[in-house]
Amino acid sequence: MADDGMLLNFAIGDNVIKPEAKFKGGTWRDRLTAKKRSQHRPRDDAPDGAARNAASKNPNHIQIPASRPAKRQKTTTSSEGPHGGDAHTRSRSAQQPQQSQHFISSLFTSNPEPRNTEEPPHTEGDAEDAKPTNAPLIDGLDTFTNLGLSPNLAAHLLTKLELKAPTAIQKSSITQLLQEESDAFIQAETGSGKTLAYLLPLVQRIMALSKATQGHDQDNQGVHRDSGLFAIVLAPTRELCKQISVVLENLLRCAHWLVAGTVIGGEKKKSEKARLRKGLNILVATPGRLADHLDNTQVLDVSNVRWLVLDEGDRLMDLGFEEELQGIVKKLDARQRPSRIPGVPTRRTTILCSATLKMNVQRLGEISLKDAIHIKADPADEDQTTMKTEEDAFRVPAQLKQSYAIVAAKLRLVSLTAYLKRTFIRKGSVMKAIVFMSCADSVDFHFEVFTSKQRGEKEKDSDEEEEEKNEREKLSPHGTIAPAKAFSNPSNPITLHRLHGSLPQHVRTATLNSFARDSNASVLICTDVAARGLDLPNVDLVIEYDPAFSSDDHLHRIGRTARVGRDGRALIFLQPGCEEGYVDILKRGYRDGGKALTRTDATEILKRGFGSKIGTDSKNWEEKTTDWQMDVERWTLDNPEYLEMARRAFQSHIRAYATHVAAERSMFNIKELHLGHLAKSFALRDRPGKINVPGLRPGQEDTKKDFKAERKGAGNKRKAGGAQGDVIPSATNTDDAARKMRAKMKEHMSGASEFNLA
Ligand SMILES: Nc1ncnc2c1ncn2[C@@H]1O[C@H](COP(=O)(O)OP(=O)(O)OP(=O)(O)O)[C@@H](O)[C@H]1O
Repeated sequence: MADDGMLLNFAIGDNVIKPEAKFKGGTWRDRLTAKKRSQHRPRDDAPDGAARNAASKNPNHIQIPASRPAKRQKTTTSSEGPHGGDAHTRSRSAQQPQQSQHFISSLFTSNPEPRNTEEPPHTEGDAEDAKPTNAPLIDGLDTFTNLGLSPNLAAHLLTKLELKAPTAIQKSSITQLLQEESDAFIQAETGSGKTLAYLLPLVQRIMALSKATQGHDQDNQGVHRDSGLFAIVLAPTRELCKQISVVLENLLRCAHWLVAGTVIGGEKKKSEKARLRKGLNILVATPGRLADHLDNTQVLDVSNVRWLVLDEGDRLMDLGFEEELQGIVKKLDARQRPSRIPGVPTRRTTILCSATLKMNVQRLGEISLKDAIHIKADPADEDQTTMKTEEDAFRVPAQLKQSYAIVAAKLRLVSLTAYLKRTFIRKGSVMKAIVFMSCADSVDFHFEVFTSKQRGEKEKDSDEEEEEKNEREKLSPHGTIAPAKAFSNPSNPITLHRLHGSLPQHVRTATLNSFARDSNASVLICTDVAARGLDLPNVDLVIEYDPAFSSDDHLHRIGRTARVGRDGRALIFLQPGCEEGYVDILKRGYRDGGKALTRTDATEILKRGFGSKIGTDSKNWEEKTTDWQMDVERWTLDNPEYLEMARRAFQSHIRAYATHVAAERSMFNIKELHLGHLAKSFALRDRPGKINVPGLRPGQEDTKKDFKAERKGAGNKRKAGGAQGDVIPSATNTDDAARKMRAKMKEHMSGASEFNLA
């Protein structure tokens, strides 16, 4: 590929005088823009003033004076080859690293090698097939009726919800909770059906309160919506509450005299109060909102509450709900009264539910449980009873095939693109994939990269552009859904969705619903807002483009696939160096030491993604990879809006990187990040020190507070968007900066703005 006029990174030598810059390659628009700029002519399409001003202040602004050659890019060699800095030479230099044409900014040079070369890379599919550990028990011996559920409820499960047999955790918990009144801690892998594991016994017990449960005569029911609130289910996020509420509604279709409802915020308190006044038997709530109603809503009578469920216990604690939960438990204790309804137990049963057994879950247990029994999927599971450390306290579903790829910083964007291209090369092989990123800005930037006009796509006239814009708006009025042009192919068009906590609640709900219901191949690109508890059907693949902030989050992320016995794959991107230490953590999730964990060769990803012989294109995979990268870099440089998105994404990514939990920070050491190389994966050609975010995310009051607090905390008086020190932790005070940023990021990522907690 010949680079166009934007040769700022790959300039010709200082000693070569070029009277006039030649503009080759790229689209006609790229060439025209570069030519105009070289002649100091304003862009025709730039709105007067603003855009030009922005461009002139922009360190990426391309200035190619006709009389002066562009600035020479640093190279590792003194001799200049006949092809100068064109992409062809760059990829050739990658093929022949011992030869002279090494450009620092080339994709394929100066990349660090993986430290651990002993472990041979595998091709996918090499991983051993293991028996699913979270599947329904299909031995025929275990049915819902055998476990003690009423025939009415069991029949409803079979005929209406198509659930034939319980999973192991459901078997254990239903048996236990139907027979005994004691508190319980339910711990099981992701996707093992924990929601029904606590809802089924709870609903059965409440159904049994009714004198004429089997009578099907509504007038004759002993219990109805005004009989009192018997159970409260608490979950950390609105999304989770809604999901639990849907499962509950489905169950209650066989007990229509019982009524469930939610108080989760995101609507007027008046509407929630009205709902409470009408009468509910089971309430699903976020802790913040429930605490509020307990203090301020008189119609909320909790004197009959006999079941309290704390779902996603570790997350409830992570998000700092300890105080609220303590208050809720105290108030429920204080307000409990003997019930006039026969059969209502005298004491309250509290059930704590979690996929992990961390210290904070144990702390929550201390606050809320009395003499609790530990309910596990397999009571004889020695592994779980012998857990000694927090790190041992989680398990991955055994059938989940995980792999990791050691990808150099510069090659991250092209590798992700290549992996998605090759994943969706054939229709039907993968239907749904989730890509996790560290922050909202990165999600937004990558969404634009993957959905914008692609290389080789013909220029559109204004009518066509308008039509395409309308199509896109029709597909997604909120701009969170669009065709994924970067990795679709004519026989397999992919839809891309984006999701993060900075989007309004209704947009998040609409986007998630669309992804869940999409019957065609689709990809969700998101932050950890989608990591916990969300039950998205048929997710075949999870990609952790940015590793999670803690191994627990990692477990929940990959737990979005391989659910209830289904197959699933997960790939994590790690950078060469200290990040490779994370492989040991990945292995720890398996009972067998990690036979289902394999290494995917990073070069192979690129070869397979960019190497296919589509059309008449005869270039090799390195050239195609370089072309693709250069094209995205040009696209970013050409559009002030996208350039700012890229910079925000880069900066936020680095801030997020500093927030890995302390125990894992030695593997995610910000001092080891090569910021210049990393910038390339955000399609930026700036030096890292030049990358500043001019302003804040619009409408994010929390973020503004974060910035202010952070500046104050750091004793730094510069404005946000000022110098590098504001936004990128310096090498000297990394630990301190990491600590502060982690606290702030946690607040931002996990707190109100990310999860929109009530
Ligand atoms: N017995 C069963 N048979 C078949 N499918 C089931 C069964 N029980 C639950 N499911 C389905 O399994 C999926 C996962 O359930 P659920 O969300 O409760 O899992 P989980 O263990 O809470 O997962 P996570 O830890 O990720 O929150 C749901 O779609 C649910 O309908």
